[in-house]
Amino acid sequence: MKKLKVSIPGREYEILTDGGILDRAGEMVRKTVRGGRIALVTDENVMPLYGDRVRGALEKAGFSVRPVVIPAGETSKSMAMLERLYDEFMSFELTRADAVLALGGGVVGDLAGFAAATILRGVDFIQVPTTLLAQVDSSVGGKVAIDLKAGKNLAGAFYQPRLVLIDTDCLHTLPPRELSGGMAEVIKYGAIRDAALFRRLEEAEIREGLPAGTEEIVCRCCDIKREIVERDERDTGERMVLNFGHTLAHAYESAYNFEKYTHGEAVAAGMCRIALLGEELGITEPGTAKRLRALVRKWGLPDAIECTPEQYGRALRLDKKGEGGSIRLVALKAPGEAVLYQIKKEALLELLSREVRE
Ligand SMILES: NC(=O)c1ccc[n+]([C@@H]2O[C@H](COP(=O)([O-])OP(=O)(O)OC[C@H]3O[C@@H](n4cnc5c(N)ncnc54)[C@H](O)[C@@H]3O)[C@@H](O)[C@H]2O)c1
Ligand SMILES: O=C(O)C(=O)C[C@@H](O)[C@H](O)[C@H](O)COP(=O)(O)O
Ligand SMILES: [Zn+2]
Repeated sequence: MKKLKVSIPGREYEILTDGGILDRAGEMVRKTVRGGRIALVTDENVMPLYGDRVRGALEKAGFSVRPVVIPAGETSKSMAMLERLYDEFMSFELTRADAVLALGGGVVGDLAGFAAATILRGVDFIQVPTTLLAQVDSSVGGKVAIDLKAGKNLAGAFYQPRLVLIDTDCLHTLPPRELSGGMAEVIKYGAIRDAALFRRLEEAEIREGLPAGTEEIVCRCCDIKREIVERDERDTGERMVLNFGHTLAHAYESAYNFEKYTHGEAVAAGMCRIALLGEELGITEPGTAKRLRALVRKWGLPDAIECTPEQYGRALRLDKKGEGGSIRLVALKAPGEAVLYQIKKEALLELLSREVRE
């Protein structure tokens, strides 16, 4: 079992990674939760695959468990689903000694985490991520949120989990498209912080949608995120590099109603567009965009998505890295090194509206 410790003063927690760890969820959770009840939030695809196993493990450790099963997909990150969770938690008579456990992908984690952060002004929260994307990214670092009509992730909190349990065996049931989506965030980690990881992904053989040494790669991504979040939990500076490609990704996701592209696909295209733009601005080492494009294509991800200037403009206005008329653009210096670049939103929009030259 691999163990990482996230050290945020007063809210330290462990990330435990192991194949088959789901069956030991009860004993692990028992060490962190005082109370006797666990609201197990999951989705309709994950429940039949892993719900009973996790429920059984928790019950064996003496917990009373209430499964709350939501529809799969981004539309569940909504105010209506949040209200449903509150109702379920209250009818289960959850108290502050009890906990909410998210079993699923980033949608389940973001929604359940926000519900845990706000019900009774905060109850303990445990992440058990079952998608690659959630294992390498969304289960760590405490960003929890729902989407509003106005856009993506607009109501949320920074609310760290008390424990993260990563069972890499869950990846065996993940559809190929979801594996690719997770790989987009893995590529992001290489691109922003780890040139060796970036090269390793370039050279890796793909077996069943994954690179060799997946568990090690999952842990490396969590460790990169851990280090960044420990230094800037509240996203005021350094943490923004984790948002590489995301301003555009959020534009692409909402331009197609969150239906056509997964988050990971949108991130892949967003990163490629920003790498090209970085080269145009003279920030990014020439050739970087080409390498990034080859890498996302290798993992079956799109390197570009059509979007109108209006849709880009809207995303720039809503982006949390914006301040007045300016925004912090996350660009690459070279593969492995991200920089923040302050730019006027109008100037960025003008650059994005130009035809792409490869
Ligand atoms: N909080 C953060 O830091 C953060 C980081 C990255 C992404 N996100 C958010 O995460 C969301 C995307 O997460 P996602 O890609 O995990 O999507 P998701 O949660 O929608 O899961 C993708 C699909 O896989 C299914 N699934 C999950 N685990 C499975 C398994 N083991 N086997 C078979 N099917 C399985 C789900 O039911 C769903 O249909 C987006 O809303 C994004 O904004 C948040
Ligand atoms: O943890 C972070 O910080 C990230 O930016 C990780 C992103 O991969 C993730 O998609 C996050 O939800 C984006 O958040 P937002 O602040 O742009 O809403
Ligand atoms: Zn993301």
